[in-house]
Amino acid sequence: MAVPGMATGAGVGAAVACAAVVALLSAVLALYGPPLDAVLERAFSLNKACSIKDMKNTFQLVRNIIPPLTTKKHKGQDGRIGIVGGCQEYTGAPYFAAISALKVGADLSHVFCTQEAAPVIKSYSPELIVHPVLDSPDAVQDVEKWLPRLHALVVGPGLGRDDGLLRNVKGILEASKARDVPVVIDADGLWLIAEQPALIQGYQKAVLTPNHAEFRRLSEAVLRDPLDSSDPHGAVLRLSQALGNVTVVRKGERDVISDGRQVLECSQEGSSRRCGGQGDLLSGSLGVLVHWALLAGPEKTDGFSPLLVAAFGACSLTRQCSHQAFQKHGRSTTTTDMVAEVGPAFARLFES
Ligand SMILES: NC(=O)C1=CN([C@@H]2O[C@H](COP(=O)(O)OP(=O)(O)OC[C@H]3O[C@@H](n4cnc5c(N)ncnc54)[C@H](O)[C@@H]3O)[C@@H](O)[C@H]2O)[C@@H](O)CC1
Ligand SMILES: Nc1ncnc2c1ncn2[C@@H]1O[C@H](COP(=O)(O)OP(=O)(O)OP(=O)(O)O)[C@@H](O)[C@H]1O
Ligand SMILES: [Mg+2]
Repeated sequence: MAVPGMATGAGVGAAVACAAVVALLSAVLALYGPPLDAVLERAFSLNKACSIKDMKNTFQLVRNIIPPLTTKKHKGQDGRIGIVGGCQEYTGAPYFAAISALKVGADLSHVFCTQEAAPVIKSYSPELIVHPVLDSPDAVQDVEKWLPRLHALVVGPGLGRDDGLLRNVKGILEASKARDVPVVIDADGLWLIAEQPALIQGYQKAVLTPNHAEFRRLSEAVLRDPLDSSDPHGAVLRLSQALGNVTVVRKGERDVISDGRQVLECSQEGSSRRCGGQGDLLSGSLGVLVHWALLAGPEKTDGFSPLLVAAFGACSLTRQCSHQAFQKHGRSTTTTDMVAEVGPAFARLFES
C-alpha cells in the first residue's frame, strides 16, 4: 500500500503501518483463498516492500482484539455502548449506529436523544435502551450518571446542529474525557469539533470519522489552510497531528486512517450505493471495536495503536456489509439491508 504521508515525521510508523495493512490483506487471503487476490488488491493498497507474511501477521491484529464468546461472561462484559444523537429531524442515524453496535457484539446499546425523538427510536427496535434527555436542562448530569456504566460513547449521529443541544454535547464530551471514556465522534459531533477543536485536542481515546464534507470543514478549521486534495494520506496525517494525535478516519472511495504517526488505508470492496446511514453503521461498529481494542491493549495489537486496528476493523466491516447487501439487493440496497449483513460479514472477515 502507499503510505506516503508516513515519510513525513512518521519514522518507524511507516514500516509498521505497511505491515498492518499488508497483514489485513493477508488474512482475507487466508479466508478466501487465491481467487480473491484481485478483490484483495483493491481491499488494501500495497506497498511493494511489504511481504505476504507481514500481511498475515497484521490482519491477525483485528482478530486478536475480538473477545471470545464463552459461557462464563455476564451481560454487559462484551460492551455497553452509548450513542449521543437523535433529534426531531434525524431518528434513523442513531438507530443505525446503536443497532450496529449490538450486531457487532455489544451486549447493551443506549441512545441519548431528544424527548421527541425517543419514542420514534424505541419503536424501531425493542433492543435499544433509549433516554429522552438530550434537550433537557439536566442533559449533562443525566448522561454523566450513565458514564461509569458505559465502555464507549459514539457522539453525533443524527444530533443536528441546534445550539442548545451542541452546548449539552460539549458538557457530555468534557465529562467523558474527565472519566477517560473512549469517544467516537461522527456527523454533527464533528460540526461541534470544527467549531471548538480544543474540546478534543490531545484526547488519546478519541476517534473522529469524517465523511468528505466533514473532513474538509474540520481540516480547514484546524489547519487554517485550504485542503490539499493532491495528498489524501498527508492530509489525514496532518489533521491528526494538529489535533494532538487524535485518531482520524477519513471515509471515502478509500478510507484513510491515521493517529498522526502511522497511516492505514482500507479499500475493502464495498459497493456503488451511497445511501445515507452507512457512516452511522461504521461509527456504531467502531464504538464496540474501540472498547475491545483498548481492553485487549497494545500487546494484542503488537505495539500498534489499538484505535488504528479498531478503525481498520470497522471500515473493512462496513464496506463488506455494503458489498454483501449490494449482491442481494442491487440498486435498492439501503442501510437496513447492510445492517442485516453485519453478522455474516463479521464472520467472513474475522471469524472463519
Ligand atoms: N436516516 C437518518 O436519520 C440519517 C441521518 N443522517 C444525519 O444527517 C445529519 C447531516 O449529515 P450529512 O452527512 O448530510 O452532513 P452535512 O450536512 O455536512 O452534508 C454533507 C454533504 O456533503 C455531501 N457529500 C458527501 N460526500 C461527498 C463527496 N464525496 N463529495 C462531495 N460531496 C459529498 C453530501 O451530499 C451532503 O450534502 C447528521 O446528523 C447525520 O447523522 C445521516 O447519517 C444519514 C442518515
Ligand atoms: N466512493 C465510495 N466507494 C466505496 N465506499 C465508499 C465510498 N464513499 C464512502 N464509502 C464507504 O461508505 C461508508 C460510509 O461513508 P460515507 O462517506 O457515506 O459516510 P457518511 O456520509 O458519514 O454516511 P451517513 O449517510 O451515514 O452520514 C464508509 O464505510 C466508506 O468507506
Ligand atoms: Mg455521517
